[in-house]
Amino acid sequence: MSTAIHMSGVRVTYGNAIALDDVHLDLPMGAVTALIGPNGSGKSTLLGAVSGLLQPAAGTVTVLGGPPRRLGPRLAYVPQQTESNRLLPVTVREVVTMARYAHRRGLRWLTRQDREAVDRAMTRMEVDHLADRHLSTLSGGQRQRVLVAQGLAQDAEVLLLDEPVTGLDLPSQQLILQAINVEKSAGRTILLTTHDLADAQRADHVVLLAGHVVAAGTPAEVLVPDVLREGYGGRLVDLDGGTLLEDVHGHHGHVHRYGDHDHQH
Ligand SMILES: Nc1ncnc2c1ncn2[C@@H]1O[C@H](COP(=O)(O)OP(=O)(O)OP(=O)(O)O)[C@@H](O)[C@H]1O
Repeated sequence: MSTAIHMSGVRVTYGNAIALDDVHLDLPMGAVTALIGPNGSGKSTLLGAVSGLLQPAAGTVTVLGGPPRRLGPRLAYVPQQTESNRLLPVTVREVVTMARYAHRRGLRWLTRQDREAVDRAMTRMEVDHLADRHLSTLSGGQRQRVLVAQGLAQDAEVLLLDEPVTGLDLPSQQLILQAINVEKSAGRTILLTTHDLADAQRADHVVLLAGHVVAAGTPAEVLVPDVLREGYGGRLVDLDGGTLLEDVHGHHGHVHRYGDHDHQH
């Protein structure tokens, strides 16, 4: 499988603090990679480095063979919800439409194709009826669907999603997981962060971070007690009782993957 995202010797710092160090990764093209790890382990920081928003203090990052900054419309980044994007004084349609300006390259007016991409993304995330509402008036789950719609509207080859399903109700989670399936089927590369090991289990590839890469591989290689214990330290309990991994593997031992047609059943 060819590599979509390559990192070698990557260190990212905030002032004197090292958030990520010595990261070597090759993430597969056309696949879903889940980034897991405890709070503060560097998941969002890694997405920042891949998106080009954060400049590594050392090492190199290449996305689709080039530096992330030059990618523009080939890379979409859906950040974690924050106070600042909650308070943006813009409507839902405006937020999703912003995605298309990445395609405009200086042209002022949106084309019919742009407007269609915006409409399509809003329909997929079921936020059409909210089009004229201000972002600040939405619930957290509605806002999250809008941010994902903005990412989808870019029609990018690489989609970065920071905790896309955290705090969402089940139908909203399913909507987003389904969209991830569709993007994967279309050959897109998806890199997402999650705290839910069941979501990680559905991915093709899992990376466990703890300020550095603890493990990277298939879910079967990474989502095992010894490796998880190493990543989460002594704070992870109950593994020996098996309840955590029972949840991950499902009660019948059947593993669902992103892209499985029956994954919702
Ligand atoms: N803007 C910032 N300035 C200073 N330190 C930061 C900044 N952003 C993150 N950090 C620090 O970098 C480290 C990694 O943070 P990061 O947000 O990447 O972790 P995370 O794995 O995404 O965490 P979470 O699961 O809580 O979202 C943490 O120690 C954090 O405190």
